[in-house]
Amino acid sequence: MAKVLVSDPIDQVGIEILSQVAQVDIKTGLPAEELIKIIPEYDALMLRSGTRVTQEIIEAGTQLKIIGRAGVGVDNIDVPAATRQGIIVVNSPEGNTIAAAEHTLAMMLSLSRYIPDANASVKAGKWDRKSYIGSEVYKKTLGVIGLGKIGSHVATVAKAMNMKILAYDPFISKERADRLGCTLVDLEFLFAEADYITLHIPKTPETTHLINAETLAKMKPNVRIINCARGGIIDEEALVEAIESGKIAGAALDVFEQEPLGESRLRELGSKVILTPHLGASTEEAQVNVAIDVAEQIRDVLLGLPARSAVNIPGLTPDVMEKLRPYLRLAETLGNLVGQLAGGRIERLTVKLQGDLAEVNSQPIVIASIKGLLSQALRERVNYVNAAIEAKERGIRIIETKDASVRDYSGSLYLEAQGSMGEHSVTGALLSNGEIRITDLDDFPINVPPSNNMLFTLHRDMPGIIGKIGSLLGSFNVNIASMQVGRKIVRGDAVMALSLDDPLPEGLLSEITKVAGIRDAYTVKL
Ligand SMILES: NC(=O)C1=CN([C@@H]2O[C@H](COP(=O)(O)OP(=O)(O)OC[C@H]3O[C@@H](n4cnc5c(N)ncnc54)[C@H](O)[C@@H]3O)[C@@H](O)[C@H]2O)C=CC1
Ligand SMILES: O=C(O)C(=O)COP(=O)(O)O
Repeated sequence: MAKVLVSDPIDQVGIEILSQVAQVDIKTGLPAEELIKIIPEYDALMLRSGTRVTQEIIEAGTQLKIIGRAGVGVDNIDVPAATRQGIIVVNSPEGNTIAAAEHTLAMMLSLSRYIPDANASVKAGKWDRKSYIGSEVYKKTLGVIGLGKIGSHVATVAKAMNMKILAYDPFISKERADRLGCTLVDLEFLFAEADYITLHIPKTPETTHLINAETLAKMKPNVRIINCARGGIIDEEALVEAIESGKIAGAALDVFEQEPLGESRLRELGSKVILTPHLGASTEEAQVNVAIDVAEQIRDVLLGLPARSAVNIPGLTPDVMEKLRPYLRLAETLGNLVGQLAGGRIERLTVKLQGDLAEVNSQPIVIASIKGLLSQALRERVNYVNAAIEAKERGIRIIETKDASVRDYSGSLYLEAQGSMGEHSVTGALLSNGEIRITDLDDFPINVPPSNNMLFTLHRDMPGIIGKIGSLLGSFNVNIASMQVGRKIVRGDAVMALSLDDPLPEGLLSEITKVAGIRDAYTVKL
């Protein structure tokens, strides 16, 4: 039975889903050394923001097939390392959107009305109505940096409170911003105009310390900043200084450069600062949503099914997978075949999508072709996640072309591989019942189904040669399931494609190449 490690607190509903297919071990708060020690036993890892999944942990996870992040941000996972190792990384892109947006709005209003401090003072026995004169958000300007899922919901609600919304997001269209009632602006304008600034972007090299001493200096003195996105987008030291010196009015932070927050001057800024311990996603509803979303994907992947929100399989959503499944099988088979024909070190793979196939999303088909190509060398280590990277690391040049005018079959796929042992090409198509046919080998027309054990020859088309090959195979007790000859001109060059019921015994291939008229012979296992 598969084993899943759950390394952060996850709602029970997720554990129940995982338990349908796996042994589930819940071990939260493990130090990194412990995690490295036990990770080799596990097929899947499910976590939240509390676990840092480093390259070292990933490399130790030799059985890992999937890492599931029960939430949005995958910045605590070394995704490139997982991708190299062929491990699918999935998240729950929408499960906690509302929770994080509502936390942001709660932070904005709490900051404006000093609710945390006023509450603490009443609980301490005081009745101080003078120290907590707040300000309204009504008719104020909110600058939203990152108008994605959470930023959009924040903007929509803030709009209903009669705030004016400026948004900065270079990847969002003006039409979308218009629909949300937001004005798209550049950062300089947003910094200069906003009374509140809220961050809803991922932490990337571009967004790290986006809020720093220089950008803080461009803001209004009354500005309040809310960060419920990621620690490190704000330079905390610069923020402390800006608040202390009165350059800005305050900040509400849910996320920090170091989590848990250690010793920090942020704790000493009184009612101007609100700090919460990364609670954005901590609602009952969000935790149920993300647990179901991610546990289902882990379960599916362990059952050999596709994941619906993998962050490291480009363009391969389950819908696409379902639609293209027969073509992906075709591409993998042809990739495997041409890889074995070209042999040894492959330098270049050309993938040509022909006929109706020229109209579909080619990326998954190219990836499937590469997966097939590398499957002899890498076996089960190559998959849809790492195929492209593995090809790149091996210096294999991938050329993709399309030709809608080829009409031999409604759609066909042509692969050509240049390897250390030569250049070969194959074409294949699907019959209406979904069966694969190899329709062309090195530009010779044939029509054979792929089979486990195949023999291909390049020979001179002359009487007796087929008989000789047949009797040679017979003398080694190899049964022929089907045989096809393809030629362009009579008595010219030709190819023979044989499907064999048995693998070719050692030594037989060299015997075949000795037959007069045989130029080359290849065995292939599909
Ligand atoms: N505090 C918490 O507990 C939670 C935090 N988050 C964090 O909130 C953030 C936003 O999450 P979602 O809205 O779900 O993500 P999303 O992917 O829907 O939106 C992110 C937006 O940021 C934009 N963006 C990317 N780079 C940018 C840049 N350099 N400048 C401006 N905009 C840029 C993108 O175009 C996108 O529209 C993420 O960092 C996520 O990890 C999410 C859930 C809970
Ligand atoms: O989903 C996210 O990106 C979050 O930051 C939520 O983090 P959490 O799952 O509560 O540790």
